[in-house]
Amino acid sequence: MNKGVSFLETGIHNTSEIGRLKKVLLHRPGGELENLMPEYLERLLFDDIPYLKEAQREHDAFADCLRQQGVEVVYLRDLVAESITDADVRADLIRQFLEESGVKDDRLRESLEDFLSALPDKEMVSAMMAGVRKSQLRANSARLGDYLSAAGDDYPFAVDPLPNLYFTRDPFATIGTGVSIHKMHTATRNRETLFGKFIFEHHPDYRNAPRWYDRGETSSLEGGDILILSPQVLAVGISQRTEEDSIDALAETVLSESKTFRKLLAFDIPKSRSFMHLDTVFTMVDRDKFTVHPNILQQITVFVMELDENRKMKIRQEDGRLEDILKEHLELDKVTLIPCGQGSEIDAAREQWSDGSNTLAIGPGEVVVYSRNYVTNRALEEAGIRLHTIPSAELSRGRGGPRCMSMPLWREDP
Ligand SMILES: NC(=O)NCCC[C@H](N)C(=O)O
Repeated sequence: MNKGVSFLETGIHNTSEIGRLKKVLLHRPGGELENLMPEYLERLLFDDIPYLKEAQREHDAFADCLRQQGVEVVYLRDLVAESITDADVRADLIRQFLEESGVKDDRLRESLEDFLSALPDKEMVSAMMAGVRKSQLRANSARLGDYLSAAGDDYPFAVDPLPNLYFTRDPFATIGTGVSIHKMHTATRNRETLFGKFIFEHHPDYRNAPRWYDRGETSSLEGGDILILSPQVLAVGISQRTEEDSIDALAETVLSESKTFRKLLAFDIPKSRSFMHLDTVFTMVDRDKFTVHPNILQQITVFVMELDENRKMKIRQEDGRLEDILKEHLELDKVTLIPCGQGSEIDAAREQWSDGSNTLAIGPGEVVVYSRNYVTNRALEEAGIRLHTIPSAELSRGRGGPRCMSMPLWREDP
């Protein structure tokens, strides 16, 4: 494949987990983290409230670390703002955002429209991401304030925050030269994918990207479950967040329409919060090395999906050890699994909870990891992996690591 041409055509080139990373999408956490309240944490998929200033400092360290390694960093807010190519697109974004935010009352909707419309593009996108407190609208209009007080509803938000946005891995995923835009497992994260829809419909650099999956589908698919093992082989987790039907649909399109992918390995993993996505228990760190949470090794079942000569999907279950299955399908001589927690049951559980198995490869054998997972990090180093360590006290409270916090837009071929 001609890399230069494909990049110019769709803005996306991502054919592996480990090819040299050239361009990546991040979201710097913002006001949405200051709209977390203890009573709504569970619904908003958080276990604690990060200290925003420190979380931003850590996130800036992550972005700087990537830049120092030659990676171009772009931010979600900027891409969404750059997708607002005219007044109609802007009006459409506001309308769909409020509709999907469940704003039904006409007066409230009009007031929110006025509030958002008065802001410049980037500030408007930030306000959508942060959520809107009713107190902000009251400050804008005394009459609306009277109306909100009379309505007798003491829920403090006119629009809920989107605190999980800094996990850019999940709402959409680049695969080859195309993108899958997701239907998320929870309502809390589903509005995030609206930003993806606008980027891939309107952004001058990305609007030509082929679409492998769409947010209008009926079953859920999340990016943390999608791993690109090689230009030919995709792995997708059947998890708490991703349903089998979505994998069937994704396999149909990617295997029949993409230029390189020939096989999809579906990894059935336990359905639980701590193992919410495949990449919370398993990531690729080199051509032939993976880090894995040891507790799930006995509980993974792998299914191989391929199109036969009549373009009909064939699915078969694989038996045997994970390393042997990977060795066969990636056509390698040997595969090494590096256990999270270096063999200790306690260290493995603690570090996996803070995303010890969630590494972001920036090149073969070179990964970004959280500093707090020092036992797993030692195991990676002993296996010959080069580490770039980033601070992690606050970011890890959202239950995602360096891979969850990044969406590659362009990688060199592995
Ligand atoms: N790929 C990932 O595992 N992303 C982490 C997402 C964490 C977020 N709080 C969530 O529950 O969706």
